[in-house]
Amino acid sequence: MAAPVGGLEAEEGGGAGRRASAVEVSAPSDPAAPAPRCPHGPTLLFVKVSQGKEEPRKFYACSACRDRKDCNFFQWEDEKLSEARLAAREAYNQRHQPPLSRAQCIERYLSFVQLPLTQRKFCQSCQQLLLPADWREHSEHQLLSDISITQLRKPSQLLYPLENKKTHAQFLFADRSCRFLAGLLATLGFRRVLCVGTPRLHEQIRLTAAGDRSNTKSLLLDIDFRYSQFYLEDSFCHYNMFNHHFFDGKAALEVCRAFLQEEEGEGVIMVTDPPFGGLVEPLAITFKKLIAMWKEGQSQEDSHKELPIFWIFPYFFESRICQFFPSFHMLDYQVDYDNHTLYKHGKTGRKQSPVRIFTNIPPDRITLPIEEGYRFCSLCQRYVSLENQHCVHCNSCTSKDGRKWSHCFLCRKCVKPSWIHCSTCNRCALPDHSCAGPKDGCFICGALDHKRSNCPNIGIAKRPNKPVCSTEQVPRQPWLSHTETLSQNKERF
Ligand SMILES: C[S@@+](CC[C@H](N)C(=O)[O-])C[C@H]1O[C@@H](n2cnc3c(N)ncnc32)[C@H](O)[C@@H]1O
Ligand SMILES: [Zn+2]
Ligand SMILES: [Zn+2]
Ligand SMILES: [Zn+2]
Ligand SMILES: [Zn+2]
Ligand SMILES: [Zn+2]
Ligand SMILES: [Zn+2]
Repeated sequence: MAAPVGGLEAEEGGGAGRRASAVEVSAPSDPAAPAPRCPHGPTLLFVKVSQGKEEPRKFYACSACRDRKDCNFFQWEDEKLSEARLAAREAYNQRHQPPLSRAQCIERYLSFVQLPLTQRKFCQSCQQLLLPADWREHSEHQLLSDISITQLRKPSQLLYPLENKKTHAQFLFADRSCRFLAGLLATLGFRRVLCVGTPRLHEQIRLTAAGDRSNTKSLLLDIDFRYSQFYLEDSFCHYNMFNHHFFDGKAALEVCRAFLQEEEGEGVIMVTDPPFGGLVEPLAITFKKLIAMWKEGQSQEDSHKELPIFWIFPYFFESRICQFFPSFHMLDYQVDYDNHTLYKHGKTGRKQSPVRIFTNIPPDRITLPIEEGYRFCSLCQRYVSLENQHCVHCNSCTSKDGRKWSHCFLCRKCVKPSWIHCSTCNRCALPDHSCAGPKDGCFICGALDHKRSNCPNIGIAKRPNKPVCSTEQVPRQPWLSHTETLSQNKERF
């Protein structure tokens, strides 16, 4: 049966999405069957659901790359591959692994730091630290010379961000947000930080620890292999967060396990900032695996404890994230990025960053900076944005996007300032919304109050998969429709 929706995630908030179909992550028909692998580890099973259409065929596609150009893996769930094709795929996967092993990277790094300053070069064209033996090969390339130890400690400044929205979406924290996060982690007393897709935070924690000798440790897990040039084995693992895949196998997994289980799991937090187009469900499955790894190292009397987590993601994923992690709250803090033109500090109204921190740490333990426009609400017992006013009817500071929301007595809740109550739809919506019908409701019965996955008629609509049919169209890369949904959503807030 199809698992709860993935591709519909960005539809939170009762908006006026105009999608006709969405891609969901799906559970395999045979749970024992291992997923085929692409160069990025086990693939995920997807299903494209369309309004009014029968259950379509499921297919495997890359978990990490949302653009066919980056990884074009595709296989129908019920497709049988010949031995020859399987062998060719295996060879292809091998060929598409990083050119250097983790051990080779470390050896190169140790040689590099031994070089005198004048011999420390970085090739900007290849995004690679060069040893003297490499110079000739890169002589025509754009080179940076005299790479200092300070530069080596800030690889996110040396490397260009991989902004390719559909795969890496490498949006780096603005200095202000990065310092706030690192400061908050220190104030909360964490001594180890598992950074999942947060290279700049990793860097900041290590810089601060080197400065104040606090001994706070950080381990970065990221799919961006370029970072492996700058860190020893105990501080970086090449990792895919959509399928919990360690590219360097068991040895890397053990590094992560040891990090989580040190001091019987005390004093550690996981911080993650996944690419925004990413599906919540595979991420949640991965994070639960990391939580389980941490739990294995706990003593019996601590078994009720939760691994502290900061999950940084846009606010409109709140209900989706809380569905998987009911103990999470969304903080009002707006996370800003350096290289994201849209989301920068100082912007107002709809231009404010939609990115927030979701956490299982009680909000009353988290102080947000007053000088950046946050205040403490004594009724809610948490810090909120200045414009987020306490609604006496909802008994809560209700704004999600930092603007002042207004209470609708007909909907009995606070709504965005730009929304008005529509008597046709019997709910608040944007003034230019279409009252025409079930466009953004359930794909099966059309009702507006639930999505396809929660439809009482879901069993009736399901049919067994159809046999292979050569005329059946191969769906586009699964993530694409989701990304589109996300960008529609971006337009709306
Ligand atoms: C939105 S950026 C977050 C960066 C963070 N704001 C920082 O400045 O430290 C997403 C990060 O996740 C990484 N990433 C993207 N896809 C990934 C995947 N499948 N597995 C692991 N990391 C991934 C990117 O390389 C990037 O570092
Ligand atoms: Zn792949
Ligand atoms: Zn080069
Ligand atoms: Zn309040
Ligand atoms: Zn209200
Ligand atoms: Zn209303
Ligand atoms: Zn209407």
